[in-house]
This record gives sequence, structure tokens and C-alpha cells, in this order.
Amino acid sequence: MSFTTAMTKHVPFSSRLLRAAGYINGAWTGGGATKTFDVINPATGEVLASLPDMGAAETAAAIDAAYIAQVTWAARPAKERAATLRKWFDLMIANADELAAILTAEMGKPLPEARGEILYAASYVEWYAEEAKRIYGETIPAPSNDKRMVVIKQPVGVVGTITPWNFPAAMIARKIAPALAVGCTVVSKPAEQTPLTAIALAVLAEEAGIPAGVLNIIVGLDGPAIGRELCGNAKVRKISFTGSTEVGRILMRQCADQIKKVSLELGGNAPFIVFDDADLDAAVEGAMASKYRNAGQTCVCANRIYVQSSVYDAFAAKLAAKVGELNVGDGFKPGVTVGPLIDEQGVAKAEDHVRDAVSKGARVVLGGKRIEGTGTFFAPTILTGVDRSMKVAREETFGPVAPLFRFDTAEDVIAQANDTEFGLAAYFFAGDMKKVWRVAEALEYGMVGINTGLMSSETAPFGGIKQSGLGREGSRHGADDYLEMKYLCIGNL
Ligand SMILES: O=CCCC(=O)O
Repeated sequence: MSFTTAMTKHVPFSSRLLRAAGYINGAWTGGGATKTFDVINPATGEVLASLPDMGAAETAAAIDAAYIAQVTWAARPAKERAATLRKWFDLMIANADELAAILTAEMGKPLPEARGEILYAASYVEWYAEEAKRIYGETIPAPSNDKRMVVIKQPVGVVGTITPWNFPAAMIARKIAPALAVGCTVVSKPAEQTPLTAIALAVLAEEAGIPAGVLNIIVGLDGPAIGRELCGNAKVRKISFTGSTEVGRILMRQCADQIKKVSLELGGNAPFIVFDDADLDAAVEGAMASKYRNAGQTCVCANRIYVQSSVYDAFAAKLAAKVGELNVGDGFKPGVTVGPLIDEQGVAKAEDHVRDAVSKGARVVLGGKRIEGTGTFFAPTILTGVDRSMKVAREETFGPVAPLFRFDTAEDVIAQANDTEFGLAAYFFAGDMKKVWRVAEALEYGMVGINTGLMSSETAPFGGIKQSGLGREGSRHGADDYLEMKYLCIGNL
């Protein structure tokens, strides 16, 4: 269990933020793991680290520790928990460059984008450090004079979190921060592709004074076994998962036996609609941000771009000019704006979607194929002449492929946009205010970006409807997912 001696030239193996171990009850350990697994840099294929392949037994030990720690953590005054989280936030900011380098090394996104993600992750910690002090209950006017009625809020208890590789810092932070803020403790399983960022965040959490057992990290390849333990262990009262709808469904089923609370941030198939009265340059800028951020590997990425017929060609030309300026490469190289896809599977899916569209009549305006050589790079792609028979209309590509659909009326595009089992994010660009309200209300999505391609923020409720999930992360609502309401009825007064 080790780091390769030259982890990368940007992140020395001796980084004080790295440990070749999981974190259980305040100890850096592999538990009883007898095997290791490798963490790979997707830009170079280089092995960055070998970590203990922890499983169900280590998860159970972490749950025991979290269960014991929860009582004393919840008993601390909110102000004290808030101060500890604030210290964690300060350390994340102070170490943002090193955290970003670790993130780029294991996930691939360009260094400035990785730094942006670290600041975004830290913003959740700051927000919930503040919210910790504002978990208010309520009083209810009783229907008779001899009673008083009150609602208090209490932490749900031990929380299991399972997070994806595409935002290795932000996804974990926006679960752990509200959980810890309200008095829960956490057993966290980061994606096996990107555990190093989670480890580095936990090193800083320890340094900030988060007590032993309050935050635990399990690293390992056997996601199903770790997930089963988290869902099946009665000491865990809630699961918070970000990832595919397919896995979310399995976890929800596993939680059903114990009626365990679940928060699920699942797949999307975001429509991005450009009406003919939109500012086309702003729409292109929005599409660039929404589609090509993180090389298209974002659950809120525009997946289907609908453009009204009269501006279709103009929009396609402007978008192609901008996409042509993107610079694909190793995220550590200055000037690179698009990194690699996470792995070969990611490349295969993008290839499959392009092949399927072309076989049914689409035209490749730009890109359309992998960039040969080392690493898993896919050229930023634009497809025109796409229609609803193609995979790009139904499935999330999770890559830098922009299919441009043509539409004529608002009614038609709203029907097409809503014709999916997903309901996470939607975007549209329009000028007329009457249309803005009508379309915003008609789109069946948890989040709608209007004249913007970027809407994520720690201050806003992030989450989906339909098969895109349950619950919200961020904002004052994000804390509610980690709280139980208790009604107290005081009688005989
Ligand atoms: O991919 C999921 C989350 C992305 C975001 O928070 O903007």
C-alpha cells in the first residue's frame, strides 16, 4: 500500500494531504484488507497510488465508530460544531492549490477547473458551518388552553454517503457538511477512481479538530459489498448517494427493509433550449459552460440541445467557432480547457452515441472521435441533423458531445424536453418574459437555468424529480435531509 515514488511531478507522493489508507475512528488504516487497488491518472495511465481494498468488515467497523461518536458530537453546542466546520473550510481554502493538484491527477479535469471545484466544495462547508446555528424548530398554537405544542429538530444519526468520481471534492463536501453541521456522523465511500481527494479532505478534517469517529472514509473496489453493509446495517439511519439511477434504485431497494431514509442525486438528460428571441451569443456561452464543463461529465450537463429552426444554422455556426477553440489535453498543461474522460468505458459510450447518431443520419460538424495516443481523450463534438430516434435523445452521454435538435414551436419543444424519465436540470434561453415564465413552469425538472448555463451554488437547492432523485443538497433545505422532526405535546397545563 503506497504512493508511487513520483506520484506526478505536480503532486509529490510525500504530500502531507495523502495517506495510503482509509480512515476509521480517527486512525489511518487499511483494516483487515489483504489486497490493494490502483488509482490511475486518466491523462497518462500512470498509477498514482495503491490503496487498501477495504470492504464490508471495515465498513461495519466504521459504522460502529460513527454510532458511538454520534452521541457526543450531537451533544456539542451547535456553535462549537459550526466553529469546527469553519476551521475545516479555512484549511480547504489554505490548501486549495494542493487539493486541486490531487484532484486533477486522479480525475483529469484541468487544474483551474479543479481549483474551482475545491472552492465550490469549500463553499458548502462554509455555508453549513453557518447553518449549523440556525436549525430552528417551531411552536404551534394549541387547539386547547391546557396544551402547548412544539416541534424540535434532531439529527437522523449515522449517515452513509456514496459519491462519484466526476466531482471528487464537491459531492462529498455537500453531503458531509450538512450532516456534520446538524449533529450526524458519517461513513463515506468515495468512488474507487478518485479516493485521494476524499482522503486529503479527511486529513484536513482531522486537522480542523473533527473528532475520531465523526467522519470515516472507506476506500475499496467492492462498491456493492460496501453499499450493502451501509444499507443493511441498522446503525445507519440514512444513505445519501450521488451516481447513476441504476445504482440509486438498487440502494433504495436495499434501504427499504429498514425504511431507511435516502437522498438520491441520480442521472439526468438535460434539455438546453434556444428560442429564436434569445441572445444567441449568450446562448452559445451558456452551452459551452453547460455542455463542455468537466468534459461533459456532469449530471447537469446539457445533453440535448434544442434550437428553434430560424436560428438553428446561426447557432450551430457560432457554437462550432467556440468549440473549435477548446484545447484538449493533460489537465496540468497550461491552457488546457478539456481534460480526458475518466476511463475507457467513458470513451466507449461517447463513441457509441456518435456512431449510433451518424448511422441514423446525423452529421458530425466537429470532433466525433477519440484522440489517439495515451490517455482517454475524446474530441469536443457537435452533431447536427439529430432526431429523437437516436441514443443521444434518450441516454445521458456523459462526454463532450453536443447533439443539436431542431424545433418549431414552444409546445413541441416542451413536450420533447419532458419526454424522459429523468428530471434533474433543464436550461433555456429566451427574451420574452411571458414565455420565460410559461416555459420555466412547464419544464418537469428540479432545476431550470434561464439565460444561463451554470446554476450550481451552495446557496440553492440542488436536486431532481422523477427518476433523477429524492431530496435536495445545498441551501437551507439541504440540512433538512439530515434532520428528523419531533413533535412535543405538553399537556395538563
Ligand atoms: O455532477 C453533479 C453535480 C454538478 C454540480 O454541482 O454542478
